[in-house]
Amino acid sequence: MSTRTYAILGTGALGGFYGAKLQKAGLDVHFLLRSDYEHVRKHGLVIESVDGNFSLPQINAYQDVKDIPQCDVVVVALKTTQNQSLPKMLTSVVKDNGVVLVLQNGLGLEPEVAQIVGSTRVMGGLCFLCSNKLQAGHIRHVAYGHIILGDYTSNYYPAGITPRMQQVANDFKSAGIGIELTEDLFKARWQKLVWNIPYNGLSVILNATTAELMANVYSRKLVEQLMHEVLAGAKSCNCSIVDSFVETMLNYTDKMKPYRTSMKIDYDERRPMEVEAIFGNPLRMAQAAGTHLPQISCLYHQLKFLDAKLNEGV
Ligand SMILES: NC(=O)c1ccc[n+]([C@@H]2O[C@H](COP(=O)([O-])OP(=O)(O)OC[C@H]3O[C@@H](n4cnc5c(N)ncnc54)[C@H](OP(=O)(O)O)[C@@H]3O)[C@@H](O)[C@H]2O)c1
Ligand SMILES: CC(C)(CO)[C@@H](O)C(=O)[O-]
Repeated sequence: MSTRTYAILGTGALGGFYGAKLQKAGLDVHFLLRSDYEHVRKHGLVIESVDGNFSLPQINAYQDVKDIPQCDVVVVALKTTQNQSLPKMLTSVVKDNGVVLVLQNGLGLEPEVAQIVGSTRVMGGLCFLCSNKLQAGHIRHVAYGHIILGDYTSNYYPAGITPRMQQVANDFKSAGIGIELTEDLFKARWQKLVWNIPYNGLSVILNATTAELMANVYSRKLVEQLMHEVLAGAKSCNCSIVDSFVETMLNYTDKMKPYRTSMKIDYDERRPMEVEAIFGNPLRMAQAAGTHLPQISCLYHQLKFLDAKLNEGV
């Protein structure tokens, strides 16, 4: 049994799900909560999952990160819109020889964390997960769940497969979570954006599920064009993704059950959307490399408009 200790910063749809699986497998897990703290401290977590339901009546729940003991692996599972809290959170919770594992969607998140804890203490993971928090402490996992895990070095230079990646992967595997290791986290993040940029963005702008976007010839075309533009953005940053990856992502989505993306759920629930991490950062990286991505830029500006209206409470 692994003796590594885990802190989960953000016990929501993703952090609650993976953290609960790790605890169920016998690992020592510490959960940071905000609005759900009182409920979860008293009643624990309930996980409804396509892989089997379970509950954890008691978990190590914390309201203040300073009360969490220093951990070997600190999982960042907040929405990226809350990342301004990370400088305060991370410094006290990660052991000197520990690592921060960023499981959020988007690009350019590890460099931000590296600014706080140093570039030798950061890893990233791309989560292929469909999970929602239904209410305090109650999470519904509806599909998938595997993670592509990569180590981070300054400027996303490919890190290879490191021993600590294998250790974390073994813990996750022991909890029944599928793990693939990548030598190139930067590429894995761009590849995930091939899905997140078109579907997250268009689901909000066109008020549609993934199935609706795929069924209509015009929106399907837009999805495909946006996917190719993500490939162009990646290429401008010296990251080569084969053209056939677009077809792979289209087929992947054709096979999915109709899905309301996380950005659409945030918009419908009037919560801030992860526009900067998923759109702004890749656009700025491509721009810095001299490449303009007009369709992604158009989506970005539309989403910023809607996000600002949410902020104003309109
Ligand atoms: N859900 C998925 O299936 C999925 C799949 C792939 C990737 N992702 C990515 O994973 C990340 C997390 O998404 P999610 O769906 O898990 O979001 P979520 O359900 O909103 O969970 C985030 C949790 O963080 C908590 N939180 C926020 N600020 C906090 C603070 N200062 N202190 C303590 N807790 C705090 C929130 O608590 P409150 O209730 O108080 O707001 C919430 O419970 C995002 O980047 C998302 O894109 C999610
Ligand atoms: C792409 C996805 C719907 C399933 O892999 C999920 O990972 C997400 O919302 O990013």
